[in-house]
Amino acid sequence: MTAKPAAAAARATVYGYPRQGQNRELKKAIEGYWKGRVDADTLRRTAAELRRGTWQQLAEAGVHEVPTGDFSYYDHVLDTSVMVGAVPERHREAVRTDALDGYFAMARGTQDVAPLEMTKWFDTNYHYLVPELGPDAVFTADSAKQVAELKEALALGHTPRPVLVGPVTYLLLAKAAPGVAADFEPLTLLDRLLPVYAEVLADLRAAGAEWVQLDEPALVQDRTPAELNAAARAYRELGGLTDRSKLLVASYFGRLGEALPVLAKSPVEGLALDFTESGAANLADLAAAGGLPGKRLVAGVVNGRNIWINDYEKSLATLGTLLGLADHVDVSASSSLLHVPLDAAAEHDIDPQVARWLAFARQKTQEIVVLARGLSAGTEAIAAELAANRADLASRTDAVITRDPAVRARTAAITDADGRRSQPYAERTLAQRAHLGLPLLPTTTIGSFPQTTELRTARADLRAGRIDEAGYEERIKDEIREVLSFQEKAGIDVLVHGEPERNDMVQYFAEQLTGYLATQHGWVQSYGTRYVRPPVLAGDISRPEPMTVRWTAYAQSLTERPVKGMLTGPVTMLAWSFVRDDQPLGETARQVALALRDEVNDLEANGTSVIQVDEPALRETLPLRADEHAAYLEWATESFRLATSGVRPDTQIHTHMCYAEFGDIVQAIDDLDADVISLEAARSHMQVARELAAHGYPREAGPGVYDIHSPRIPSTEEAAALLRKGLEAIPATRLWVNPDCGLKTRGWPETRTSLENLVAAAGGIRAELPTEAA
Ligand SMILES: CN1c2c(nc(N)[nH]c2=O)NC[C@@H]1CNc1ccc(C(=O)N[C@@H](CCC(=O)N[C@@H](CCC(=O)N[C@@H](CCC(=O)O)C(=O)O)C(=O)O)C(=O)O)cc1
Ligand SMILES: N[C@@H](CCS)C(=O)O
Ligand SMILES: [Zn+2]
Repeated sequence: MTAKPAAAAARATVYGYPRQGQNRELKKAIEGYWKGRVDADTLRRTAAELRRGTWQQLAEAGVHEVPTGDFSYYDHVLDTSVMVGAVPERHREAVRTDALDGYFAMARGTQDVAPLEMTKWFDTNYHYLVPELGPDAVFTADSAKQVAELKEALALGHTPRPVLVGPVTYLLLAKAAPGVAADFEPLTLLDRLLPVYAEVLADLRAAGAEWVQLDEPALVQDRTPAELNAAARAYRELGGLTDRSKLLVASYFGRLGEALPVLAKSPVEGLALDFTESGAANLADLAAAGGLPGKRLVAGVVNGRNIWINDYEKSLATLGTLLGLADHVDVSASSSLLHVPLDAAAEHDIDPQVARWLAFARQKTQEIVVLARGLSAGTEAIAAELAANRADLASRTDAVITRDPAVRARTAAITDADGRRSQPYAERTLAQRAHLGLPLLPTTTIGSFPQTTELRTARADLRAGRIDEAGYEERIKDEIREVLSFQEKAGIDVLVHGEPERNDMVQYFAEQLTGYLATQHGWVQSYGTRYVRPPVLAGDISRPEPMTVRWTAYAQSLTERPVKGMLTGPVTMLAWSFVRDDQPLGETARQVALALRDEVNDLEANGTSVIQVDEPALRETLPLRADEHAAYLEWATESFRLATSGVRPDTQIHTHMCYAEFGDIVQAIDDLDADVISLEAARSHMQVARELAAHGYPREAGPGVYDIHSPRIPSTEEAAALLRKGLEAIPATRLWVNPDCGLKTRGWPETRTSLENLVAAAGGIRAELPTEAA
């Protein structure tokens, strides 16, 4: 394989970079500001210093054009709302009084004013703040942040490329503002929004931007002809402006499909496309569309969302083909590097054999630079890097960790029967009723109780050697006793141990499974100042010993009431980790499912009659394109059943989901064959209960009656009103009473009162029910 030198040198670039700093300095500064410990000037200086460090790192690595404007104090979609003046009425006063505090009020709410809604950024684990728009929306341009960051980078001697959320994606991500008819389509505001983008583009040009990037990831989803027309109109209009920089329209997270010819024909100067596995079809589609004559193509060949080293030969082959399809080809990651941790070199505890397969943002940047050099100067110019890359890749294929014969033999022997309970739901529900003896409208919680500072300190003390394992265990047991005692006093029917021993629900299990690696510093922004350290599914997965049994059994030993075992399901274990890219996802899911199956069976053997297997990520992992849904849902539901079908008919399997709308996957939820499901529902006033009913969902369900994302305490009447709504959709014999999700982010005072009110509401409604309902 050789790549011919490109006509003009290919350049290396990135669309965005992790914002937090090596030691999460940004989190600390912002949270310090919220607590009044850091003043606004210090926060601004910290942020500027982080940006300076990022650009310097990129430039030193050999990146030609650095992104600006991708930095954010909270979220880049919120920044876009500020840029176009889409500040909800309820936040305007706060923004007028103090722009920074008003910005944070939109993000987090205040005592009196609700924040913007937050939801998943496409199929990533990053969350953005949903723009609220209505038919009366008036947009006004505020380019201050974008211009300031551009000037900052110019003053430091860089070649900056401002990055903006594109107008079509911005409107497609928006929702009807409160009080506006839910079927209002924000995209109808496009003609009003484009002049504001035109103003921002003029300001950026005046400030010295040669190129501006407009991100349109929404165009890699299935789009209607009207939406595609809107995209065509948007880029005809923006492209037709004279007072602007050159425009690079960036797509990522998949193939552009029908949107590719639309953008290719538009009068913009450049397109950025995903050429990793998720966007592989872009290559043939681009050729079919006649390429991009006269345009710049930025080729996303380095995966921006996983942490594996690139396959240089494969990327160079793609890049070589692309040379014939565009006027100029540059090299980049397939998406912003926001979704990967900063620096693999900071990980000192990872087996060196595995470490050589890892590339975080810093290493990916180096890969992009090497590939650009290879494309420009020919493969001889990167011969040493190619040889090292080949050796690293080969060491992975042959490694013991990636091929555990026992695990492989076990997955190969899976039969259909392993994924089926021994009795159908209708029969086993009777056995469970007899076995558990629960009242109508049984009350429960979702698993976690407040993760107090004391608990986090205990974990930090253990890590630092200030306490030993035994001392840590004692602290966890103290907490379990407190959680159990509270639940008994409050009158909850199915208890939990409270998950005090878990730092993060996925990381906790990953740390105990062979084949999974945890990182020390691999933080990735989840939302605002909240970060996760996604573990790495590096090899074949097995469970050396039980993971939760001792805590659940300890909790059960303290009470006569059933204590619910608590596990994270296979789909979520994959969704919130970095997955293997050397085998199908379904295969990895089956391995994780078998490890969980052993845990489920061990819990049952140790006296646990109710076991919850959480799958909050089931909906978010749904592929962005509808034609890929069926294949995903098949392995996803199969792996859940594999994990949960090894138990007796009278053992009750629960599942739990949150953070998404589930109306379009009710069939898949049914296919899980769980006995009980708890779902987030309080904010949407039980919408999901109606959706389950509309589908004829036959099982028990607990639509949440307590919104745990807010410190607000629901009154007994409020919880009762939600329950009554629930009862309109789900009969009393199948309705459970629970919060929306776990309580780990809540404080104890509000948790106590809220749960007492929830139990009182259930009791009140139970008393109102006709006796035959029982
Ligand atoms: C439900 N959600 C989850 C998602 N993904 C997951 N993997 N897990 C989830 O629960 N995706 C969707 C949502 C996202 N929601 C959240 C909610 C809250 C957080 C959050 O609070 N993150 C914390 C970090 C949590 C954690 O791991 N804590 C550790 C402590 C780690 C730490 O900060 N150590 C410090 C030292 C601390 C000390 O000395 O006290 C250090 O190493 O420097 C623990 O509990 O032990 C955050 O701080 O951002 C994230 C996603
Ligand atoms: N059992 C977990 C589910 C979170 S989605 C908890 O309660 O925190
Ligand atoms: Zn949840």
